[in-house]
Amino acid sequence: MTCYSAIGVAGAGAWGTALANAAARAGRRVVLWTVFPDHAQDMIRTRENKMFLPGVPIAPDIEITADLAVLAETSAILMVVPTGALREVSANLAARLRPGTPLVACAKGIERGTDRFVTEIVAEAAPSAIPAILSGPSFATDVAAGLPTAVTVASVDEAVAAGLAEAMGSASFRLYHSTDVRGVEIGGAAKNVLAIAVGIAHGRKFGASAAAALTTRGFAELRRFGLAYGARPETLAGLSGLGDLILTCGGPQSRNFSLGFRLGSGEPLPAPGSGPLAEGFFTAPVLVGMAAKAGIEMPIAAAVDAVLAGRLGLDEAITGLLTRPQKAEIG
Ligand SMILES: NC(=O)C1=CN([C@@H]2O[C@H](COP(=O)(O)OP(=O)(O)OC[C@H]3O[C@@H](n4cnc5c(N)ncnc54)[C@H](OP(=O)(O)O)[C@@H]3O)[C@@H](O)[C@H]2O)C=CC1
Ligand SMILES: O=C(CO)COP(=O)(O)O
Repeated sequence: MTCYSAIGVAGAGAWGTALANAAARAGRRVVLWTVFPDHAQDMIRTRENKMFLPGVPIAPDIEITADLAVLAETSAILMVVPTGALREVSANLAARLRPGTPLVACAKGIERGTDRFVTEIVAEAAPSAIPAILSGPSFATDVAAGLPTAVTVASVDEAVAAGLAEAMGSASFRLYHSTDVRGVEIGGAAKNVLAIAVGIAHGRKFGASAAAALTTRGFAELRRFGLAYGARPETLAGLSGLGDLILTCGGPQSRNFSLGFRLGSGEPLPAPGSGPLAEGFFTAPVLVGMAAKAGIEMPIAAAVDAVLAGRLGLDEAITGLLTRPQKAEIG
């Protein structure tokens, strides 16, 4: 018997809709919330999220609403809006929440301007809630289709993390639980930036060897950043770190990889916020800024940031990476 019998999902994008279906498959009562009443009405009418997850039926029992009060009545809420909207949505929800309701950040980023990790945003915006994080290698389309997937859910309170894993888990959606909140959220945020680099390499037709080298050295950067900000090494080598890095660097199903691929193929930089959401675009400058503050080197992430900001051309960035002084392979 789960302690979280009703799961709320804030944000009816691709990932929110997939997670709502996963929770329904696990046998939970589910409320799926979008801020736009028209979007809610369309999903109620068609039982499909044509805008973000076309072709996937929304499970029949999922209640779709644009009313925050209905969402707030659930026993645990997955926060599935982009990092840039997480503070606003958490704050709007805060006054309506029962104290002690877990708010599970599912976004993969770091807040620009504040350097806050996603559970820190939730904790500041909704102080009466219990912040938690769900992250790992999981494309929305895979989870929505019921393909086997494993992710990590973390909270400082192990019983909360284990309870959430029990409530959301099913034969096709396996959740490991953890108390290393920081490690889980850093993996998800950093891997998006590194996947842009690997996408660029593929777009440039650099071949599979270059992609493997970039992914591996990218993991060294993710690990360095994580350790500097308090993550546990085993978490960084787990599903939400190495696991999600491998997935996201693996091909065009990833929006971050695809953004890099288009750049590497010679397409111009997209306008910020246009096209499919690629969180790495927004995370790159804050990740690199925080690395500098902690005194750690992240040359691949820094090159991605410089290219996205238009400070470096692709060829200059690539030459800069390839001509770095030789060094011992230590972390
Ligand atoms: N897609 C994936 O495979 C995965 C995504 N993630 C992460 O999940 C997060 C969300 O991604 P995803 O669902 O794919 O993104 P989408 O672009 O598909 O959807 C974003 C959703 O957020 C909502 N939203 C945006 N801004 C606001 C706002 N200010 N207030 C309220 N709602 C808002 C949108 O609302 P509306 O519907 O009303 O337009 C939309 O439902 C990202 O951090 C991503 O990295 C994590 C794992 C997998
Ligand atoms: O986080 C994801 C897979 O775990 C989704 O990656 P993209 O946002 O790059 O599509």
